[in-house]
Amino acid sequence: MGDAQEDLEPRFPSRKAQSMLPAFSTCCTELISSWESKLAGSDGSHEIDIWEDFQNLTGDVISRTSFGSSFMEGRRIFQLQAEQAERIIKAFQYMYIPGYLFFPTENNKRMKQINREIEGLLRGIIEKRERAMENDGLSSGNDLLGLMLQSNKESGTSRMRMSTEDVIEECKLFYFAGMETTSVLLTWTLVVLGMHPEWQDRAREEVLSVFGKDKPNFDGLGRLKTVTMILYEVLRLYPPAVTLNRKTSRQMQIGGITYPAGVLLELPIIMVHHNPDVWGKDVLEFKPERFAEGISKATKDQPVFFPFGWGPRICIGQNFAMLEAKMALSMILQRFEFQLSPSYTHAPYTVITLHPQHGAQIILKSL
Ligand code: HEM
Repeated sequence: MGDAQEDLEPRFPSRKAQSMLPAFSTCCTELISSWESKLAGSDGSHEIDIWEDFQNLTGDVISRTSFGSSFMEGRRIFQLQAEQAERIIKAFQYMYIPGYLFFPTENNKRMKQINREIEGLLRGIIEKRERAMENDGLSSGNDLLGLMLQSNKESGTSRMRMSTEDVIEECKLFYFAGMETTSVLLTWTLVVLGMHPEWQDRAREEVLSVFGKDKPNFDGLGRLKTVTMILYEVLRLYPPAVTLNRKTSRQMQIGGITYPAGVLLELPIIMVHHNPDVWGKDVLEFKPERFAEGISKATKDQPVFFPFGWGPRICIGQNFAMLEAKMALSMILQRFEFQLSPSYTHAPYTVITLHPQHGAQIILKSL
């Protein structure tokens, strides 16, 4: 994984994320059309659970951007991984029983079966692409799989070269790392903009002044200041990844305390983001204006805002995620206004990432 990280890191700057823009826009257009058809058959407003819709959206984006033309197989893989995540959480409840994962329970058997199916599908996609690159001289393509295989080809026989198993593991990681997190960000953003219509209006005004009703483009997305402030404030209040976990590899001193090797450490991002000593008494309030002059002004140059992690293992998909979120939010604001449904209950809770426990129901209206 370390090598893969070194390999991939330079491949996700914003110019690479830019090449993913057509995939973002195709997937967002599908979502918008499905909302428009729901509204067409209604009396002008319609309740939807954005939690499910955004998971489908970000799953589609990851499928298209990971596997390009093999997008439908990719979609099946990500559906299986979603099922797997739920089953892992179920299994966690019994982890106190030693060796539980080896018991032939229905859940454990299905988890093994899912793993085999995912690996088989991924192996098929990878081999098909490698064959196309070798035999037909086709380019690796501009999707994430293509970037990895191209990078592998360029590393020749060096130790940086990833095995098929490594590539499979990377592809699986994209789902967990890239799909859940971005759908969480979009979900809390709409929830919060439903709670604060004044910020929803300000964001819409900005989007309409930059794009009108046209399809958002890369340059314009980079100029959205209010939208960026809103996304940062949502990432502060509702960081999709609530903690970072580390294990000491050797005896070391941290904050004046000496830890032996093998100690598990947890850095609670969410608690640092909610610390009144850092952010002020209004720490729990949604105030995007904190970020009006950027992150370093908002944090007074302290390392207190790190929704994408920090240091050598910082998220490699942060430009990708921010661009995807800006594209989706802009296209939604161009066409709809929304408010929270009376059936919505505010209950953020952690299932690996920060979910809305009872869904995120909003009432949608066409503009
Ligand atoms: C709002 C969206 C996202 C958030 C909040 C987020 C957050 C994070 C965080 C906190 C880490 C660091 C984990 C650690 O240090 O232990 C991380 C790592 C990672 N992220 Fe993201 N992420 C997001 C989107 C994405 C996307 C879209 C992708 C892929 C396209 C992605 C790929 C990765 C990968 C591969 C790693 C692992 C890097 C490594 O282990 O070295 N992430 N992410």
